[in-house]
Amino acid sequence: MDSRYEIKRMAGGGGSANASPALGGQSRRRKMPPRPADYKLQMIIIGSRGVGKTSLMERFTDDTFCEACKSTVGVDFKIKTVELRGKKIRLQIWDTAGQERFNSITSAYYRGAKGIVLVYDITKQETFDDLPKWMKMIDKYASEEAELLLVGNKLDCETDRIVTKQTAERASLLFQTSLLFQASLLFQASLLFQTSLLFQTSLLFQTSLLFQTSLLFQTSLL
Ligand SMILES: Nc1nc2c(ncn2[C@@H]2O[C@H](COP(=O)(O)OP(=O)(O)OP(=O)(O)O)[C@@H](O)[C@H]2O)c(=O)[nH]1
Repeated sequence: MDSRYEIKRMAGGGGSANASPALGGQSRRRKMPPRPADYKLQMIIIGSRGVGKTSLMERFTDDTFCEACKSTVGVDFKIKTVELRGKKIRLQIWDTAGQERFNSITSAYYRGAKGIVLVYDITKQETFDDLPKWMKMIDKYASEEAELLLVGNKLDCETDRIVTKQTAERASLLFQTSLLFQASLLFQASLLFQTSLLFQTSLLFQTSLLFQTSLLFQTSLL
């Protein structure tokens, strides 16, 4: 899913009637401006401190992994353009601080989000126990139309797992999930696919084919 769009036009040489006489029939290349996005969507990544929100954003946008990420202060964002069903979608991804003291700053970014990714760490019970607190934030600040994606991260640390898949499934139901989606996302490609799926549903929603879903999946960003 390459975001860049480039048309290379060969002039002259091939006997084109439009070839510039000044170039003496030599071939030349002209870069066209990128095709504008058909849709612009904002998504926000929330969850407790250290669950891997920044890592998720970095993995999704740049396919990189930071072993020792600095804790996010306030908010940060990155842009990624994806193509779905021939439509170009520009995603603005907001990465928020997990520390509670930043809630007054981060809450301002919920409203415009079409997709909310709520992350917990499968090896840290407290990050799972915090989910109702994050759901309250969503209820209070987010749009009712926003899609919710629940992500259990650090699947590569299976031996240290505390939060079972069944427990997470129950929580997902509690959060009014209409479609449950689970996967092991050891590879970026599947992460990309499934994150795109979230926005596919948002896109459907936007085109007023009412189709709401919440998804649960578990990842490793290593
Ligand atoms: N083993 C493993 N470590 C991960 C994974 N994802 C993130 N980490 C590590 O977890 C730590 C915290 O990751 P961050 O992405 O900074 O977490 P965050 O949720 O953005 O943290 P705050 O900004 O403090 O809220 C870092 O040391 C990452 O390298 C994963 O899938 N597996």
